[in-house]
Amino acid sequence: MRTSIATVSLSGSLTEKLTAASRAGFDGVEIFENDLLASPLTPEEIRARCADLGLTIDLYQPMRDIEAVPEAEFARNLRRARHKFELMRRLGTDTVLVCSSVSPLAEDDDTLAAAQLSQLADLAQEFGVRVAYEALAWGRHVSTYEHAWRIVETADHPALGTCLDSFHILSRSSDPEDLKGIADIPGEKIFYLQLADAPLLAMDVLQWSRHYRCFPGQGGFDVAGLVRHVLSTGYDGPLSLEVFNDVFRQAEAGPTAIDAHRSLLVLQEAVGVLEPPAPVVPTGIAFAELVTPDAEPVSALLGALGFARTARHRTKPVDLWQQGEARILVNTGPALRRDGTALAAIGLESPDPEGAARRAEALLAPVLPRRRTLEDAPLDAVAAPDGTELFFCARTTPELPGWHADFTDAAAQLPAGTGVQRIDHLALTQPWHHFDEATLFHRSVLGLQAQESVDVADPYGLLRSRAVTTPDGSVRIALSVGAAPSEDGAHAQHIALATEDVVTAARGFRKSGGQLLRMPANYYDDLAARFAFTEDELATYQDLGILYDRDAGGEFRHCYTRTVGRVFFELVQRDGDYRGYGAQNAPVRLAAQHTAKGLTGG
Ligand SMILES: O=C(O)c1ccc(O)c(O)c1
Ligand SMILES: [Mg+2]
Repeated sequence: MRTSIATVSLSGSLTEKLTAASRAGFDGVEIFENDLLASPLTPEEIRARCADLGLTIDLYQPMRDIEAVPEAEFARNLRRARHKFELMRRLGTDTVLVCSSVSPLAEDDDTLAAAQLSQLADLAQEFGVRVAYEALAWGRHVSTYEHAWRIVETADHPALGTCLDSFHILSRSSDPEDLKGIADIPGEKIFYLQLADAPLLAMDVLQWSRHYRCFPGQGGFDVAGLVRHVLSTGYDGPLSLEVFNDVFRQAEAGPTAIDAHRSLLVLQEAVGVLEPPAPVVPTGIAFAELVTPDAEPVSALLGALGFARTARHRTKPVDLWQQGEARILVNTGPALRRDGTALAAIGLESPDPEGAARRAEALLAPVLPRRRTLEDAPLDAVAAPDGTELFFCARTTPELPGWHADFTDAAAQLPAGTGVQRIDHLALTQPWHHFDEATLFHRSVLGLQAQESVDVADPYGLLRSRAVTTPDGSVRIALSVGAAPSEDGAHAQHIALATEDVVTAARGFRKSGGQLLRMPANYYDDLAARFAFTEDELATYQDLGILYDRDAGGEFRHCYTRTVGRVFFELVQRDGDYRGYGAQNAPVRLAAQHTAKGLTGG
């Protein structure tokens, strides 16, 4: 289907918005009046620019407070409309959006509304323009799509139809029963379809709409369900994104437009009108790769954690450290040195690496040059929105040439270690404006499932955190973001290592010279109040800095190493079917990390 985006959804000047929309692959745009008013380009120049960029202007918007008003007021409205219809002729666009009136002058009179909209449509017709009437969820008298449609039906004018906007519809009701009326509207009377998602917030609907809309698949609405109803009417206009969002207004237009277009590709897949390569769900974490300017502190940390350096890459300054099924690559390649030690890449075990890369590419993920030398196994890789490189690796079975064919000595004897079995999860801090994008990316491109978003208090901010996982937990990635843009781009990332016995692992780590993050006594006092631990257990946990959490499924014990560069490690013991990440304890851990930073000056 044709795709379109409202200029209000992107940051920058009108020209920047149009360029970003075109580059991301949109077919058209809705021009928001303010963007035109603020542009130095004439309407003819805007028209030409759009044509050069391969964009149609699908909608001009909005006209406000038109209908069901006293005669004198309506005469003024028609005068204003004539002016705008002339403008639209110059722009070369034929559909105008009229949103339901919020004016105190408007009367609760459907007959009057229909009659005046019909007069407006008469005038529009003279200019070859169609009027699409949309119910704002906060409209004074018309606030539902059914009501707007009844008025359009009453007016019965060929140049008057309705505009459906998923936000206005789904913010009022998520009951599928309430959407059934859509199927009764003849498709040719739906002049336009605007799409936006939103997080499920309990707040004033106007504020919700103007500040928190997001792209389909990034919020809590069933946008695909609504689109299915609309398509069942025979609607064949564009799928058009109209997103008012404080973050997107500020973020760079180019990446936002790509994120936006990805959301429409995924939506079209969900409703069955597009068939990109199928998702290939990863089956495990093959490796995590750290880049560092100085291998020494990282090697010391990994050694104390019980990892052994088992191999070296044939052609690159990359070491493989291993314990159980946990594999960590340490890369000191000068080309990769950035801001100190960082988690730069993740190897995802995939049943079909090429298929995974094909899907990623179809969903607009930047495909990275394959890392390959003469004797290397080629690896398909894409970049996540935060820049993390994601490698799709064949499962390390004998039949498939695995990623570690690139390494020598892969069969070296492993030492006993501290009981680390595998990587439990990876935690990546996202740039402040990439959180919604990151969730959609990991869900749609990697086929992971997003869990609930949780807020975590940090002494110097509030973090939002959301995990994306496979159903069996073989891949867990925790994405988090600060509430506001941060000067400090070097946010912490961490690698959580799974063990069946965190006390033994922590003791082994410390015995080998590792330093565990200390937690305050008040925390253990609170644990004693909440749970029936013995004094010995509590003393052990306090000594090792072990934190505790429990949910309906099971228990969680975890502790932390000091941070090297941007990276620290966590040792975790999951018992039963515990599904979380100890979010309950995160404020205490974050405060302890701030304290530790102060103490060590780093
Ligand atoms: O918030 C608004 O005023 C507004 C304007 C035009 C729209 O299409 C819309 O959905 C909302
Ligand atoms: Mg709208």
